[in-house]
Amino acid sequence: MEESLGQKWKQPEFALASVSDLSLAPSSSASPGIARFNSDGLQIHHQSHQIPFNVDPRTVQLFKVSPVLSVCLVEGSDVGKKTLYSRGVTIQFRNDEESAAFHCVVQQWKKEVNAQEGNGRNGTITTSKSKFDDKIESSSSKMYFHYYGQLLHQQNMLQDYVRTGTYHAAVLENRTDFIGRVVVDVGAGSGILSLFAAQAGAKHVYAVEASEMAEYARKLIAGNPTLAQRITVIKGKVEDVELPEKADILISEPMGTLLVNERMLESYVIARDRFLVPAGKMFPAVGRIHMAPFTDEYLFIEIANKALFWQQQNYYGVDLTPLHGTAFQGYFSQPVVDAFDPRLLIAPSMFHVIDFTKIKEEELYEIDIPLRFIASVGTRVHGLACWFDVLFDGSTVQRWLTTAPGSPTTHWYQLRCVLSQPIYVMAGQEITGRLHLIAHNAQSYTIYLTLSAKMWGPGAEQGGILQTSSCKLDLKEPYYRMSQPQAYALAQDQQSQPLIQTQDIHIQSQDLDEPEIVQQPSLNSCAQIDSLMRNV
Ligand SMILES: C[S@@+](CC[C@H](N)C(=O)[O-])C[C@H]1O[C@@H](n2cnc3c(N)ncnc32)[C@H](O)[C@@H]1O
Repeated sequence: MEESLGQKWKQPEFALASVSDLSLAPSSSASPGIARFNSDGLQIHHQSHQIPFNVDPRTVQLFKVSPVLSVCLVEGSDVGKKTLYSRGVTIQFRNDEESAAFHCVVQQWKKEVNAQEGNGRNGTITTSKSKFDDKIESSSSKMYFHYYGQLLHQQNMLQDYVRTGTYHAAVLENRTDFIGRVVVDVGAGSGILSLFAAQAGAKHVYAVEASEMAEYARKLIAGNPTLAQRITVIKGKVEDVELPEKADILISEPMGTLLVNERMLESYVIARDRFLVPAGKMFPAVGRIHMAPFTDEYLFIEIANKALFWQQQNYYGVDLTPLHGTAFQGYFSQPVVDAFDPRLLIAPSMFHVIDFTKIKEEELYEIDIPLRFIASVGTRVHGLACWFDVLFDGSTVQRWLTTAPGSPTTHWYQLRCVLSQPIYVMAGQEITGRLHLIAHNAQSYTIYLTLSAKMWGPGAEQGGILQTSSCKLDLKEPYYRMSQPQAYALAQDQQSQPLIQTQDIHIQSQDLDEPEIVQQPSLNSCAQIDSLMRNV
């Protein structure tokens, strides 16, 4: 079979026992014919017709009706979900071997034409339902890409100078990773990271962007002509597009609140598996979620007070109290996004590592983090504070982008999960627990948090748990708290030194350097307000 196919492909001509045009009466049109492949496509000659049947590889559909009989249809237009065919012929082969060879040649020919069309650095898009559509609700992704399709939201990210400045520094300080290399920008947005990669000497950058922002990216890139010839913008999801070549390096900004919100890390990992050469680089390569218990009496009272409305027994003559409990729990199910004073942390932080170069996409569906802290002060613990950083593991310079409290503020701020039942601890007491994140199809996570304070003093050796408090939160529905960091030291019972970064407990042994921060002006307040909406 292989040999006869090879021979046929070199001299692609098939004598046909009979051909009949489906648009004519069968008895009048059936006659012997020839199928010929040439540079213009496939022509099926019909002895009784002067005009051959011309077939375009992109639109032809070939169906086998019996071992020697096939139907060849040419697609016309689409009406609704139905495809209409503009013309068709039935082909009778002389034997089943020739029939099989013809089918193989047509398949091969279609494949080659598709590959050639993708070769012009344009990329192609598959039309089948993608992995993205399988796991994400369409209403969520529609809103998500609508949001990112607007220039004001891209501007907001560009105006986060800590973020964009760190990317710029990380790329340009590591030119050796980019010079002469093929780069894929995963979720290119305005195209800014593609432009940075081109500035650093990339041979070619494929900027893949699913939202309407792809058009603006084209415009922005075209307006920078010295870089534009080395950048191709491809509109589509990284899960769907085909690229004409493999990438030596991926660049992306896929981080959401708590690192994982938006579930774009999964797209980054899919892009790695689809496009990156073995041992290719990823910018960033690693992310860490940092966590520490905090005390914040003001925040707790603020949230609890929101539900006071429902304690009215005479609201226009109506008793609202039956809904107080539900409203109270509802407010505590919202993680709080704001910039807080690191002195609110009551124990050294710990972190959980996500290695983008190694993690499997499915491992991001459920993230389970055991917690263990030693309280530095005696106080009420109101919950768990979280932030993240990512590492640009360049060959020349390693650089961290951090969103830690006390560091220059980014548009991600920090995140706090507040317990509706605070727990009490003494200095030196162990706090254990679990942070369990479960992905949902609205591009976010349900957060399950449990914190426990172990027995202290007499009886501790029995290891009994004194108090446990749990909460369930939706990362998709945060409470954006628009306050500035406040001086809490006097008002609240805690130590005065920040407890972050340098005292991390390493729960996974990783040889990672500590954050190095680009000092840039922090966000202006308008950008801050707008940026909070990034958590779509
Ligand atoms: C956080 S923005 C970053 C934009 C730009 N890279 C930057 O740094 O300014 C993420 C971008 O990725 C795009 N995006 C998210 N998921 C995607 C996917 N699966 N395929 C293609 N683009 C995606 C979004 O539309 C958005 O523009």
